[in-house]
Amino acid sequence: MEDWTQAERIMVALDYPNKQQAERLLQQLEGIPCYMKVGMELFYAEGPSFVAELKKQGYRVFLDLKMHDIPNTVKGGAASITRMGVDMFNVHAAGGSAMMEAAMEGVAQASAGSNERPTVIAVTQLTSTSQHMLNGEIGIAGTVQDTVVRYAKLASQAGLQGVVASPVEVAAIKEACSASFVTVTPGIRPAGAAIGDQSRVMTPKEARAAGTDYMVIGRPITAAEHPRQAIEQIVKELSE
Ligand SMILES: O=c1ccn([C@@H]2O[C@H](COP(=O)(O)O)[C@@H](O)[C@H]2O)c(=O)[nH]1
Repeated sequence: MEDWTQAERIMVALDYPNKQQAERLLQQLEGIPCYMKVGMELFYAEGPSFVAELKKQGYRVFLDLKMHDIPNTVKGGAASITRMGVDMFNVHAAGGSAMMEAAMEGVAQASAGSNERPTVIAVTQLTSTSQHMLNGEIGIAGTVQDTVVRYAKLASQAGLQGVVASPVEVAAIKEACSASFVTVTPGIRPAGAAIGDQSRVMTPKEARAAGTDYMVIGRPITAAEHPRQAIEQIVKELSE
């Protein structure tokens, strides 16, 4: 495999209980220019030092902790995350405008005097949420797409640079916010892959055609017998 350009839009979800398992995957994916996503499982086990290790190895890092708390607490959390030197992190749009604005204040405070600032994005509706769950169980009326677009607009107005959503909603988000508003999309499943707990899914090719900026891919790579071959296959399809 020679041309890894398309790997730059892939964020590999390092959902592991410890750094030894994550490091094993990093060895297998050596030289591939993908983003690495660190979520709750790995971060709560290994903390900032593992993030520092990824940065030292030259990876772009998305810290996926989905903050959702009162504005003052999120401001402090955002400042601490900014000091870690990650490239991207997220908060829940459901926390509202004041909370998202507080996150941006935390970033500004912690990065004062520096040119480097993380991209801050908001989670809209989790990609595991179906239309039935949203209306019947959670009790929010309307379509999933309506609520996703509403949250995206709120995030954009609060000064955030993008959102996490399903690739299914990307076109509507770009239309409502702007073409440059960043879309980070989990719910990516290559043809024939197990869907698992995801609800709103697309294949990598479909997601690219829909205009997604970054595809978050976990188990289709990490649970594959040969992770390097799995990502290689995805990149090949995206390069066609
Ligand atoms: O709405 C969301 C927000 C975050 N995620 C995260 O993305 C990955 C997806 O992993 P897969 O194994 O490819 O399903 C995982 O880390 C989630 O925490 C999401 O799926 N949906």
